[in-house]
Amino acid sequence: MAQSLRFLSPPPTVGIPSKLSHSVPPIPSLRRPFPCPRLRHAFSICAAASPSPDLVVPLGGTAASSIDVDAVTEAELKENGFRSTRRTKLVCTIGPATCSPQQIEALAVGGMNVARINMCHGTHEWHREVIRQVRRLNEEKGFAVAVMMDTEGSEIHMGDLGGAASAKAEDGEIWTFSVRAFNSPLPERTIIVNYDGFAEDIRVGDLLLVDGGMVRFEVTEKIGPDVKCRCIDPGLLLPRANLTFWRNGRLVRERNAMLPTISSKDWLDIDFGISEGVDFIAVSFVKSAEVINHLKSYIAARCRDKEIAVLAKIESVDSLKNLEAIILASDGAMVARGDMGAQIPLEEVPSAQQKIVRTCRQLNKPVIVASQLLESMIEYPTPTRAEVADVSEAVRQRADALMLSGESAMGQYPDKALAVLRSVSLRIERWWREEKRHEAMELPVVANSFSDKIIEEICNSAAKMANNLGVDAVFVFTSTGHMASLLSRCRPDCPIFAFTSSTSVRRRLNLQWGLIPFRLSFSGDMESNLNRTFALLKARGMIQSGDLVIALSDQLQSIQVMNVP
Ligand SMILES: Nc1ncnc2c1ncn2[C@@H]1O[C@H](COP(=O)(O)OP(=O)(O)OP(=O)(O)O)[C@@H](O)[C@H]1O
Ligand SMILES: CC(=O)C(=O)O
Ligand SMILES: [K+]
Ligand SMILES: [Mg+2]
Repeated sequence: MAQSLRFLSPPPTVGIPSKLSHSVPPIPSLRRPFPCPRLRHAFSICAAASPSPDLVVPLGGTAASSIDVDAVTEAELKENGFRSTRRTKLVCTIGPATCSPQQIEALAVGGMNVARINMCHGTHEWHREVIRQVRRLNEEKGFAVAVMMDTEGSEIHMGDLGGAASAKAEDGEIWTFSVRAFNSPLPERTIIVNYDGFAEDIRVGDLLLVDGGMVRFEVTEKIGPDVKCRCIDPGLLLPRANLTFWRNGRLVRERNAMLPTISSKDWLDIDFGISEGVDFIAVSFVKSAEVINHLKSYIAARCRDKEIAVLAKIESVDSLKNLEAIILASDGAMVARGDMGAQIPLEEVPSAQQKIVRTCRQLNKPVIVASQLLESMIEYPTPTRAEVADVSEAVRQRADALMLSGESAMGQYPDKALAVLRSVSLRIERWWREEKRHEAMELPVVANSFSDKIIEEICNSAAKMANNLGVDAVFVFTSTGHMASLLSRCRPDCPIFAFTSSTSVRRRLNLQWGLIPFRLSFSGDMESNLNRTFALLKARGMIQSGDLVIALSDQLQSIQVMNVP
């Protein structure tokens, strides 16, 4: 049977799609067994993977092309068979190192599912150009990369270093932190602080931590708007780095704790994001569920035709206190470990991560693990062993997505860093399959109505059946994407093909674990939907006769098990 042949055919030699492996840096434990000939072969397939005309869906195309799937996924499916497609999604922050069309395309080919822009940096013109490049690539080359806008928030941070990319603070040096408006160039060893109350709130003897302790200063003197500090832990200062101050071993939260989560500048950025049609808005330093509800109703009133998902960044003490309520109100969350590590003791960050990932999964919200996953790759082409272990742990927790920050925004090896995330994800996921590690997590009911409860039960049962029967894929026909996300929550052993008629739902589903979103128009007649889908996918070499599939529909509330004819 074709189906059993697929099971028996050897898995890809290592857990990375070989067509992309030419750019994978050498992680010893993952190094493929026969580098040279395979790599050359791999490279030629990569050329096909960078979208060739047959992968690009022509407008008003033929029947065989009237289904849209991301070109990179399609190439992976064809090459490896769909059981080994990557389940963990990848988010890349776009910055000076990755903002050209070629660089963005390289990330898309490398498996970027979501492009993040951080409103802490850059102008609207810069961000607009990035968003449009991503959209253009999607249209012209068949990618489905979503765009996430990350707000600045009103925490205390440094200014932009007068244009310098970074500055080195050495042990014992005296630096001035000031709320004054300087004309550039800035005086030597001077840092502008964005929060007007800074010089009044801070005291002599306080510790001033840059980026949660990457660099530390002790306050030695206050002179009006200027605060003189001695560097006690040297390091690199980056533009707009976060600042916190500590007194007697505790984080000091003075009047800045009263600053709004969404500042007036953030609202302007949000309006910009809405007008540019971003797919996600990630809200920094969320303190409570109210702010999420507020933003969601603002978005709903402004864009009735399209939806923008709101993600809560969990990075403050308050967000950890109100975790469940915040996650319930949001469409997803981010474990923003960078600032979180500046607000709670570092040794508490891993357990907070685990708790957030679990809570999101239980409440059926996608979750991203972010910050410093591969920090050393900002400068070096290979990760540390500890970084690989950290990435593996996030994958093992079955987080929906992993994120690159500085590694892709301003690092020297953005493509290599992305390749490491990809290869480590694939390796762990293959290990699950080999060891038959089904994930059995207690999943509470999230439905609010009886009809939602039926959908939820169908998804739970389908995922269990998929594991027990060893099916090749679950197909879900969903208009809103909700049924697809409920299936993803179960983390079944096989990929989930999610068919939706909306391009924006399809892009948003791209953040969720194990989902391969397709755009396809379909009817209420499952029989004809399935026949058409099978024909379309077979014509593109993405499935074969005999493949065992479970098919679900949210319209019909149905579940079917069948072999592809
Ligand atoms: N659009 C941009 N323009 C210039 N530099 C950028 C841009 N985006 C990111 N960077 C650089 O990359 C570094 C890391 O980026 P990132 O935006 O992910 O910071 P972060 O501290 O993780 O996020 P956040 O500010 O939300 O806490 C920044 O410190 C900055 O130097
Ligand atoms: C991503 C982010 O905002 C942080 O880690 O702080
Ligand atoms: K931000
Ligand atoms: Mg942050």
